[in-house]
Amino acid sequence: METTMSLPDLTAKVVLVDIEGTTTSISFVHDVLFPYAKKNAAEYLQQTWATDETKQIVTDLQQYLEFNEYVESLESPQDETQKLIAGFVDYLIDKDLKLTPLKTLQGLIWAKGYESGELKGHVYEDVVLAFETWRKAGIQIAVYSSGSVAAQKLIFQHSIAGNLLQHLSAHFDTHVGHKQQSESYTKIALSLAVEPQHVLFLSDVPGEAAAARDAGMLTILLRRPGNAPLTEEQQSAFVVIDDFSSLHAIKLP
Ligand SMILES: CSCCC(=O)C(=O)COP(=O)(O)O
Ligand SMILES: [Mg+2]
Repeated sequence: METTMSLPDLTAKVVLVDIEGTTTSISFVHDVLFPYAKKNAAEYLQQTWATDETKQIVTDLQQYLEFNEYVESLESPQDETQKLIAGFVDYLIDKDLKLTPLKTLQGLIWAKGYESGELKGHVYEDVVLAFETWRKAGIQIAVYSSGSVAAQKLIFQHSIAGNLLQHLSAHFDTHVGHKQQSESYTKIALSLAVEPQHVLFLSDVPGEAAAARDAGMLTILLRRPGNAPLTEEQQSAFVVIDDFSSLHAIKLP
């Protein structure tokens, strides 16, 4: 579907940003954050095994069909639950399955890395100026990511460009729903108390943009280095930009 929206005519009350592949490089998530979580998961589980938070994550993880698939895939049964869950976490990270309890656990593990200074959140240079420009224009900025709300706040609080949290007014993760379901975007617009047509959603994933569009939101795809290539059809169905610099002219409706 040919998109008629021209960038200079863009108006929005809220810009809703995805993280991986949009504000932040895919390589930072896959080559830094995920390996960090894998390396530290077993120790984190061992240290916090008796806490209610970890007990809830362990209970929730075992509800998924993927848990049964993982157990059945093991050559020799693992009878120690703690080691079984640690192995399942590795399995899920390797497959990049964005299960909500996994994302909660990853956020808790990353918190220690950010607090120690070992982790610094990647954001593209153009993101900071765009955030400042939109905020000066009275436009709110919200985040919708598969990463937990806690992980979202950490990546922006401890970013390589300093603390960017002051620009962000709301955070949504998969507790609101799956990112490729239009109902999730309807719920986000309701939560923001903004009409969907006054929300501009920026993402790297066409399926997410399609779901947001079905919910009535404006959508633009980001083509960042390392992002999955877009098909001709996807490029004709959505406005595609390489960075946020072409979005400085956004105005309130
Ligand atoms: C919040 S930083 C970690 C992001 C993450 O875990 C992830 O799976 C990224 O998914 P997104 O929906 O932001 O593309
Ligand atoms: Mg993404």
